[in-house]
Amino acid sequence: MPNFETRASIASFGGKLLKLTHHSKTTQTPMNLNLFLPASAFTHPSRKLPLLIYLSGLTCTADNCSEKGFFQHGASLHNLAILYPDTSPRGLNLPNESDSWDFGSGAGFYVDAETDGYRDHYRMESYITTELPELLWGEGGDYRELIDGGRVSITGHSMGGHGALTLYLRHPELYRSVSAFAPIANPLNCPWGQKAFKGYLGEDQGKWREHDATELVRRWGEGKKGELRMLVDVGTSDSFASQGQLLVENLEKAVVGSGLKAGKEGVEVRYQKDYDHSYYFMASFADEHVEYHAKFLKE
Ligand SMILES: N[C@@H](CCC(=O)N[C@@H](CS)C(=O)NCC(=O)O)C(=O)O
Repeated sequence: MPNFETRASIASFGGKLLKLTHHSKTTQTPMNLNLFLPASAFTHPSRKLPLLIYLSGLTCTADNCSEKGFFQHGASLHNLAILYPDTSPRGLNLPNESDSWDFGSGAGFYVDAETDGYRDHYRMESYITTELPELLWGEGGDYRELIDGGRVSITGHSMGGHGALTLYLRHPELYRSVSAFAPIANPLNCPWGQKAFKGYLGEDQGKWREHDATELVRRWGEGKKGELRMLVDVGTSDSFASQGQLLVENLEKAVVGSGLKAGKEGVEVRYQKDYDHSYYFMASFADEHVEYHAKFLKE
């Protein structure tokens, strides 16, 4: 029995975008995800592919970026697979789950919740770091012949940028590199992060710090954990940045303060003139991010 049901197989940039569904043991719900396989998965199936995980932002499903992020273009050029997970479990009818767009459905924040009701289902960190790897490329994985689990990198947008940065910083053994588009970079200090962390982790801010990219970068520097492979882009006309929701500048200060190497081989934070928070911004830099990861994934 395969782990996933394939609901659709859509031709895209010479490869196929597979729309998959399964029942997750971690969230105890059905979960949808998309998996892009470049052409070589079909022409040379004995050659294993590196994989880039893309984590989406608030309100998104696995489809937003698959349809308009244009990552499949770069993935075809560099011969990578891309995994697009959903952003939360859905349809549980938990208290406050569907009342607002920045908490609950579509807003799982890539943490394992500890609060009543949520702790049994909203476990997106375990889902992304453990369950999906096991079911896709682990020993019993449906794509174990096609995907090389030793060559995985991670990227994401907004809430997904926070997810990519924190999962990389918390589990550096799993990923070769990280990049982020307009990430929620210091959730401890912004309204989106404070609301989510309170709702999923409770009142203890010590727990929040474990999921804050700026805090984790600072600790990385203090622990001298070595080279960070991190690229961050944010637009200068991003309305959520000007509302203080992203705080990328705090992440940048932590990088500089920690003496972490800047530039192409280390950490790079770029402010892209005139770009906003939307997928117009994402799509404009998707190729550059894929190329950035490809460099490490081909090593
Ligand atoms: N629903 C919010 C916007 C939320 C939003 O911009 N979400 C971003 C991620 S933080 C996104 O990717 N939205 C989906 C899309 O643009 O396709 C609003 O109405 O202001």
